[in-house]
Amino acid sequence: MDDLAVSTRGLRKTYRTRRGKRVVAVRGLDLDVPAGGVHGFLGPNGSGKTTSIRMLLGLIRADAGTMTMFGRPVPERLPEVVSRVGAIVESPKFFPAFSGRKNLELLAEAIGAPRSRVGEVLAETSLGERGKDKYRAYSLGMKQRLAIAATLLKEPDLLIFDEPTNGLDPAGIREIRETMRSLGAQGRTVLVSSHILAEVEQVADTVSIIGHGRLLASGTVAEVIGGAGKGTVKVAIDNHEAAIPVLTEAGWTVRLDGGYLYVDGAAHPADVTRRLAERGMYVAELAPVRADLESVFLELTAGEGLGTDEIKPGPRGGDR
Ligand SMILES: Nc1ncnc2c1ncn2[C@@H]1O[C@H](COP(=O)(O)OP(=O)(O)OP(=O)(O)O)[C@@H](O)[C@H]1O
Repeated sequence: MDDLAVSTRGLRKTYRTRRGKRVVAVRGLDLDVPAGGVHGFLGPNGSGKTTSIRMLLGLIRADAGTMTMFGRPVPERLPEVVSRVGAIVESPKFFPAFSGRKNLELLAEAIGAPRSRVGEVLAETSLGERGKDKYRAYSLGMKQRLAIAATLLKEPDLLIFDEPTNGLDPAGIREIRETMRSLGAQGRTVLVSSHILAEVEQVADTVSIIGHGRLLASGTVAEVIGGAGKGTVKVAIDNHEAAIPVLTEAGWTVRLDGGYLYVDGAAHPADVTRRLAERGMYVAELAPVRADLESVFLELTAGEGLGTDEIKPGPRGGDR
């Protein structure tokens, strides 16, 4: 189907490390990326994001499963769609002594893109005037934006960025985020992987959350956040000891943190106030807690015993 830019079913990859240990990096991944807009591909370090992206791009072979890009099975029919796809998986090589513009002009020539595209892509990535400066004088954020500009030369419909903000300062992160947002708004599909959920939350139209090589949740940011962590209410009250049993009797879960009670499970915040008031206890402060992707992620992975702390990057090598 062409309304999906990317789709995978049962995708699987096992690495064998130099010491002969088997590492299942991707275990039956079902991923759907709608065409148009920014899709956040989220998961902690080592959850299989890079491996999945490399399989999609035909850089490594899957052990099992199927993948499509714009409805075409890949890697079999990758040549038909490759011109519609731009990706940054590793830092691309540019000539340090040449300007950003010169580097892009050389690339445009190499791939047969019109020279006029160079000015356009510099503008699209807000490099504009700085295109005249030497590459070696660029900040990390500018280098990363030049890499994005290079992928834009051939006007791809799908852009795949693997952790594009790694190592950038807050200003650099903001610039990349704005670039992604404007690319998505132009109707392109941006598939961006990240382990920093808060970063993607602000630009993604839809997200997929993976843990240990498997899909844990997907949908719009609102759907994913709404589905987990729903109905938590933060309560400030003088007498914690007396309030806790009253709230647990109502069937809610209560936890004390930083002087506040966090009450899970109440359908409406007002139910919490009412229940306490009935027992002559009055809240000093009450606020619904909006779950962010970070807490959603922890909630989703907790059941799997795969919290972020438990996943440590394994030994690397082999075919990487
Ligand atoms: N070439 C390789 N040989 C052996 N194991 C590997 C290789 N590449 C990745 N792995 C392991 O596979 C698992 C998934 O790694 P992958 O890089 O795909 O995850 P990721 O979500 O992209 O994480 P990161 O953000 O750290 O790159 C990890 O346990 C990793 O150590």
